[in-house]
This record gives sequence, structure tokens and C-alpha cells, in this order.
Amino acid sequence: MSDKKYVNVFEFEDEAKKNLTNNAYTYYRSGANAEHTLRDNIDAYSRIKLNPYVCAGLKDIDLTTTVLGQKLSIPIGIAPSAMHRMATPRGELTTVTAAKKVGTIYTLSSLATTNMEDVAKEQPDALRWFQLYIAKDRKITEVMVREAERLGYRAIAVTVDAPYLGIREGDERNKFTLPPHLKLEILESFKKEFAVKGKEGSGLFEMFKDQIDPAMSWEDIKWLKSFTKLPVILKGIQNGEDALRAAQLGVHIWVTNHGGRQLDTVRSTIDMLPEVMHAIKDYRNTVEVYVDGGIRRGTDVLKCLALGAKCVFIGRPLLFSLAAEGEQGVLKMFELFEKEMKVAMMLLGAGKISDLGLKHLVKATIPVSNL
Ligand SMILES: Cc1cc2nc3c(=O)[nH]c(=O)nc-3n(C[C@H](O)[C@H](O)[C@H](O)COP(=O)(O)O)c2cc1C
Ligand SMILES: CC(C)CC(=O)C(=O)O
Repeated sequence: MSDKKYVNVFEFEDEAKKNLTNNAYTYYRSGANAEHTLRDNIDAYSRIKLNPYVCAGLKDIDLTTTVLGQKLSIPIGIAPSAMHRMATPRGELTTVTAAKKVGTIYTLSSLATTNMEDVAKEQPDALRWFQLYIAKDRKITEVMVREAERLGYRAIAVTVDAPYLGIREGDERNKFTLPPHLKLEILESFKKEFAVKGKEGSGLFEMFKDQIDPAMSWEDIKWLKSFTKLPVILKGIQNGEDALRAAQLGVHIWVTNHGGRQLDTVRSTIDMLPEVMHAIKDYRNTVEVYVDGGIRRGTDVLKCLALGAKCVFIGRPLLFSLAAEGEQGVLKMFELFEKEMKVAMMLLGAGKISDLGLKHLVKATIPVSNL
């Protein structure tokens, strides 16, 4: 166990870089094209100002919350990200163990390097969600969902912002391929052609284009809803109109731009959130909204929750802390978020998550006025 101290979540990246190949580091780090959205996801938080209330009489801070009826120790879940075995030898098994210890959600990517069953067996009681890409072959898609149900995954997060994979220039340059000792275990257990083979550009881009259906539509969401008993979440909602459509279908909403890895120059996610919350205002009792993208500070989390998100998710901080120090790194990273959130809530005058609201944000800096 390393006694290295980290002072903020950003610091894991340098440590991770030492342990990762250039191929893996570039894949984890990159955004699409010129990476405007990647940067803006982080920068946008500095534009939204907090509004503290003093003399709040608080003795301590309670960070617990519930998501889809399940209790979380902290309102920060782990977003799906592919290929954790490039970061640490046991990959997704380490991630699910850390999530269980923290007491939060782990969303397993369908492009994981460990199969669904092994992750489930490693931590049967962890709060596991399954992220789904809709494959061209709908039978495979259906079997995957059935497997998730059988293995105790508690929700299906279907990714809707990736009909094509965005162009990550570093991966094109590196001709990204999965290291030869690793496989996309979940997909390959259903179909061998899912393998990421080195081709001309990024092998990942080619595999994705061959196998994932760019023509997926709202009909597929209805189809998914028709046969699964699990809650369905649409991961990739980016405006009020789509959010309302999702809410009308009875699915939950994950506001994300895929960590700036898909369509470059879309808005940062914190700038999307007010419009989404406004659009689904009549569905707030039944539809939960989550958000990810650029969340690196305790105050970032508080801003999302104050706007009405039920919880947030993190992508790269998980990958970099995993690559830096495995399970220990992930636990240290969550501790940093916990510390920052507790200090910020004390200073804000909010003792528990349900105390957070619009009054804690300066209205003039929120991107829409009609909240
Ligand atoms: C290396 C990497 C791999 C990812 N893989 C997936 C994936 O397999 N499925 C998916 O829906 N999102 C994937 N994402 C997007 C994340 O779920 C999440 O939306 C994003 O990382 C959040 O932004 P952040 O990294 O700034 O926290 C990936 C992100 C990264 C950085
Ligand atoms: C393997 C990829 C298709 C996973 C992904 O969603 C990403 O890299 O952003």
C-alpha cells in the first residue's frame, strides 16, 4: 500500500501516466477532435457561483442519498468506462470491489475487459448497473440485458450519444488497439467479431462502426422497456426536448456528452442541466436525473445537486486513480471528494443532500432563467 498523499483529484493523472502505456493513457485522457467540450466540461463549473448561508447551526454533514431506491454513502457513482484491465491487472474486479467498499454505484461498461458474471461473482451485493450499447444484432442486445437481469445488475444505462464513436485524434495517431493479452470479454462472449483489431486508424473506431447500430432510435428504447423489468436510463441526453421525450417514455435521464469524447463543441453538461430539469419538471416525482462530465471538485457535485440532479458520476478520475494505485487509489479519490464536499457544505450552510437547492446558486450565473 502506498502512503502517497493526494491533495486533489487532478493529481492522480500524473501518477497514472507513469504506469500506463502511451496507447492506454491517450485513450483514457482524450476528447473528440479539438477537445473544446472536454475542457469546457471542467471550466464551466467555475462560471457558476455558489451562494452561502451563514449561522446555519450545523454540527456535521450527511452525504448519504438514495438513487433508484438504493442508499448511497455519497452521491457520486462510477460512470461506465471501457477496458479497466489496461489500468490495473484485475481491472473491473478491482473497480467493483472499490465501489462496494465506498458504498456507491458501479456502472459496468459493455466494453469491459472482464465478463459480466465474474464482476457479479466478485461482489454479488455491490450496487452494479450495466451500460448497454445497442448492437446491430438485436438478439445479442436482448441476451445481454437478460444476462444483466440474471446476474443481479440493478439498472440498464443505454448509451444514446454514440451512434458512431467520436474521433479521438490521439487514438487515430496511435492506431489504438487493445493490448494482445486483453479482450472485450463481454462483447466477445456474445460474438467473436467484436474483437478490436489494429486496422488503418483507431481499431476501436472500426470495431464500433462494424458492430454498434448507428440507426438505433426511440423505437429501440420502447422495445427495451417492453421486455426488461430493470429501470432503464438513457445515457447521453443533452437537451430539454430529448429529456422530455425520455421522461414521457418512463425512463431515467443521464445528462452527459460522454466526457467530451463524442461531438466536439457541444455544451458542457452543467450548462445543459438547467434546461433538462426545466423540461421534465412535471415528471420530477418519477424520473431521476443524473449528470457526469468534468466533475473533479466537491463544489462541482454540489452545483449539480443544487440544480436537481439526483447524483453525479465520474469517468476519468476513476480511471486515473485506478491506474495510479488500484483499489487504494480509488478509495483515496473518493475520500478527497468526501472531504471537499463536507467542507463546502459546511461553508454553504447545507447539512444534508436534500437541503441543497437553487437558493445555493447565484441565479444570474445559471444558464437559463426560467427554472
Ligand atoms: C476512457 C473512457 C472510456 C469510456 N467508455 C465508455 C463506455 O464504454 N460506455 C459509455 O457509455 N461511456 C463511456 N465513457 C464515458 C463515461 O461514461 C462518462 O460519460 C465520462 O467519462 C464522464 O466524464 P469525465 O471523464 O470528465 O468524468 C468513457 C469515458 C472514458 C474517459
Ligand atoms: C470502447 C469505446 C467504444 C468505449 C467508449 O464509449 C469510449 O471510449 O468513449
